[in-house]
Amino acid sequence: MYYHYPVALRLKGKVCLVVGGGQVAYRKVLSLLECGTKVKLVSPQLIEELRQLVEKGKVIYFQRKFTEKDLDGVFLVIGATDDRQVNSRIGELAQKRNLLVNIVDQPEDCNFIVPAIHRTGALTIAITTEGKSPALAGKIRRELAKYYPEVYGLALDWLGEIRSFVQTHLSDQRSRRKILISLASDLVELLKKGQIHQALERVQLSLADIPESEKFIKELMSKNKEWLEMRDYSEDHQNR
Ligand SMILES: C[C@@]1(CC(=O)O)C2=NC(=C\c3[nH]c(c(CCC(=O)O)c3CC(=O)O)Cc3[nH]c(c(CC(=O)O)c3CCC(=O)O)/C=C3\N/C(=C\2)[C@@H](CCC(=O)O)[C@]3(C)CC(=O)O)/[C@H]1CCC(=O)O
Ligand SMILES: NC(=O)c1ccc[n+]([C@@H]2O[C@H](COP(=O)([O-])OP(=O)(O)OC[C@H]3O[C@@H](n4cnc5c(N)ncnc54)[C@H](O)[C@@H]3O)[C@@H](O)[C@H]2O)c1
Repeated sequence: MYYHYPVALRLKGKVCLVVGGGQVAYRKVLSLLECGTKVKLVSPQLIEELRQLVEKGKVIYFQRKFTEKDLDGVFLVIGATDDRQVNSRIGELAQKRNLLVNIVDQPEDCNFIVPAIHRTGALTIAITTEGKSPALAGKIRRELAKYYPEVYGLALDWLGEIRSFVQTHLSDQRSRRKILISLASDLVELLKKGQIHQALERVQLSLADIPESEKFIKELMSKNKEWLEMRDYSEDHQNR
């Protein structure tokens, strides 16, 4: 068996076509908008949720059936109609043009499948079962959501900033690596326990040898004012 090749696509500004106007198309449109795409939607009918997105100008809508010309200038295609033949035709035409194409529930017509996704802040965990059991992919997603709560998003915001800072101010690659690897683990553990002040002290300590770190910590504090002002956050969190 050959595996699917997992990637994380950068879709910002790309034109993506969604064909179909039901619940499934709506779910796909929302996930594409989250990635900053320009969504082109083709369907004779739309559910209310999609109609609202059109009214708000979030998607470009063509009220008609799919035609081959809809594929012009498109980077990625999702076929989500309730007509298997139409879906297969979209898959075939898109693959002829070497476009990325997913046809909902029809893996034979796709060149990529959509994994189950748990996302919090910058953390994205994608689960695929190679199409063997989407239901199990969904169950694993729900389980992982418990192990990777919101605080991972906050930890990643900090880690991202710390990483840019040390990349700019610390020329020795080995020291950078040491700091970043130990902080990745320690910060998450402290933040999970709600110990935000201790987490900040931990950052301070690990960057203490870098002269510019004082200013950096101040900036980090002002960006996280709301969290830091939640005096009871730690106790609240521990009592849960
Ligand atoms: C992950 C998720 C993402 C999403 O859709 O956004 C997704 N399916 C989800 C749910 C789900 N889909 C189905 C059920 C009913 C139970 C069951 O059949 O197991 C459930 C469970 C439910 O509804 O809770 C029915 C189904 N799905 C496919 C077929 C056709 C076939 O297998 O041949 C049939 C049978 C249709 C029929 O019987 O007629 C095919 C595909 N579905 C995939 C993705 C791709 C493989 C992903 C992987 O690697 O596993 C793939 C290959 C192509 C694609 O669609 O990309 C989303 C989880 C959302 C979440 O909970 O996070
Ligand atoms: N509803 C679900 O939760 C769910 C879950 C998994 C899979 N599915 C499957 O996904 C597909 C879509 O589901 P849905 O609930 O969104 O369906 P739906 O019936 O609500 O919507 C289908 C949409 O496709 C449009 N359409 C039909 N022919 C078209 C064409 N030639 N060109 C463009 N648009 C066309 C219709 O106007 C309609 O808006 C179905 O095959 C369904 O079996 C649905």
